[in-house]
Amino acid sequence: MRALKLHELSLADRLADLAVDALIDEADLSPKPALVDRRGNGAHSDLHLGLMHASALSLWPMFKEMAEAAIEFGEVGLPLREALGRIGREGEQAMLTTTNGVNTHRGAIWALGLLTAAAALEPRAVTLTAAKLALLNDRYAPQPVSHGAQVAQRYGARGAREEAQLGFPSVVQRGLPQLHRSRQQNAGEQNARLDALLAIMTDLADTCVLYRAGPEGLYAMQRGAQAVLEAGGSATLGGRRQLHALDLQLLSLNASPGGAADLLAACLFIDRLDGAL
Ligand SMILES: CC(C)(COP(=O)(O)OP(=O)(O)OC[C@H]1O[C@@H](n2cnc3c(N)ncnc32)[C@H](O[C@H]2O[C@H](COP(=O)(O)OP(=O)(O)OP(=O)(O)O)[C@@H](O)[C@H]2O)[C@@H]1O)[C@@H](O)C(=O)NCCC(=O)NCCS
Ligand SMILES: Nc1ncnc2[nH]cnc12
Repeated sequence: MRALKLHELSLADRLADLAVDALIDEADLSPKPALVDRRGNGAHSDLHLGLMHASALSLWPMFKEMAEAAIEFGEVGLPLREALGRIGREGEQAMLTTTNGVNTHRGAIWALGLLTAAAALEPRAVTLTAAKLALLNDRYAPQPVSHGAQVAQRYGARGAREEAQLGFPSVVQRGLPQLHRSRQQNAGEQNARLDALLAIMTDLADTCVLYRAGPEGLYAMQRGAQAVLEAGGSATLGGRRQLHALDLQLLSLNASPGGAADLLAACLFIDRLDGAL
């Protein structure tokens, strides 16, 4: 059989590949504090690595459809935003069917969905375009009492919606610069990705952590991530000790930084866009 050449794939195919690759690489990255990885289930009783992979793969048609919608509408506007909302809700259903009802990637559908559509529209201004899409109000979006909505009401925290509306500052200002810095310091690719995750965790209002462990859990996450980076990062012995301590502390608080994990996937996606399109 003739091998498929990369340039024979459509733009939408390639963007969907990049999004799913980013999700699988995020899941595989180890050791992540209190998250599902190659070692185990972290602070989750209903998740495991195989489920994260299956969930990521189930989202491929959704990412492709989002990119196609962006190409078809051709501009940021309510028609595209509402098409993405519909496609995203169908993607959530596909995810829940695959995982038997477990929420593996809701935040990733939101962040990577917007970024995939934005990359199809404006590859040179991806986060800005994603932010413009996120600022539009989808009239058909249901208003469930989500965990994010509950902690927004309780603590006034800004969650996934605001992160996107602000152009993903955790990714642009924290994750990506740290990824590049750690690579330049020859930390090794896996350590550079861990450092990027930690940089995101230093400042994020992760609503998963807030819901499960309150402000005490959020403070432990931010402070602990900072301590790893201050000790030299994941590639150093001192950093590894701090990372191990952070893992144990978050596990004891049942605090899983699922939002930070989604944003690491967003960071890996943006990092790979250059040169891939
Ligand atoms: C606008 C939406 C993002 C909805 O936002 P909202 O905050 O109302 O909803 P949540 O259901 O809480 O989902 C937000 C998910 O985003 C991730 N996240 C958390 N904090 C941040 C942050 N500061 N910045 C960015 N992203 C963040 C996080 O996802 C991960 O955690 C999931 C597990 O969370 P949870 O269900 O709370 O799980 P557990 O604690 O494990 O539950 P229990 O076991 O205790 O029951 C995991 O899936 C990760 O992905 C938040 O969960 C948007 O989602 C929306 O409007 N959706 C509707 C469809 C749509 O329009 N889609 C968009 C198309 S472009
Ligand atoms: N690796 C992971 N573990 C737990 N929740 C997540 N949400 C997204 N990625 C995750």
